[in-house]
Amino acid sequence: MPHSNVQKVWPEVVELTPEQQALAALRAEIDAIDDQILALFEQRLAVAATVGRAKDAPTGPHTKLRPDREQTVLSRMLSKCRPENAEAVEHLWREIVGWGLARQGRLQVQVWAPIEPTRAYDGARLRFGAAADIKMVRDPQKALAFAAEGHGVAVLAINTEDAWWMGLRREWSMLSVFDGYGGETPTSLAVGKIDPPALPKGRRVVVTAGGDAGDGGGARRWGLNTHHGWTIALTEAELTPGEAEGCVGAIG
Ligand SMILES: C=C(O[C@@H]1C=C(C(=O)O)C=C[C@H]1O)C(=O)O
Repeated sequence: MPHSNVQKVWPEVVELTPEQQALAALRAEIDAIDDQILALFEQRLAVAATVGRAKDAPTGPHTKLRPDREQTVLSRMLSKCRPENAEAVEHLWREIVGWGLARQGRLQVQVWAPIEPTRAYDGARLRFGAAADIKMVRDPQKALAFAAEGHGVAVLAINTEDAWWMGLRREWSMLSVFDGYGGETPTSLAVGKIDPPALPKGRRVVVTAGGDAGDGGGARRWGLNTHHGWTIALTEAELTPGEAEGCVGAIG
């Protein structure tokens, strides 16, 4: 009987070794899990898009980004996961939330960090995920103007000579600090047109005249930078962002 080429190359019965069978079964299990993750992820994206429509119109006063809600989503997942998975869960949920936000409009991020640009850029990428459109820029004032017009957010270095942060008390009072990057003592801050009640829970950011004297009452305080007698600091004092004098935001 004549044999076709196909039959010669692929014998009819392929004997799998027990190891190959076990591997194939595990991969089938992963495929089934992936199908479930995909269905749930797409369902979540659709809900996020609907949430976006329930917020301000695109021309509304604040960006769609809600740091307080993102903090709640993340800490809920971190409190439920196994400790050994915490790092993976945190990064994955930053991505998930980043794509949820992108369904309401892609987030534009302008990063200005002349001293440690890659550190600030990496901080922004980890925070906002692959969904964000992140650009390095040369002028912090232009990045602040961009954020103030509601086009996106700015990530600006504070370990520099440029005391852009003084403007948060004056011309940029519509902007709030909502995150910090670079470690326990941040070297760059994220700033945006964030609804003050939607700022994260945690340390407040204050810009005050007259050095780094502290708030009294024993609240812990970390000075970040000082310029011509003005200081930007983090404090554990219970100040209300947008209401307390000098409180220009909060970071988690
Ligand atoms: C879905 C929302 O919008 C954005 C996306 C979020 C998410 O995907 O979980 C959370 C907060 C917002 O930045 C929301 O505000 O609930």
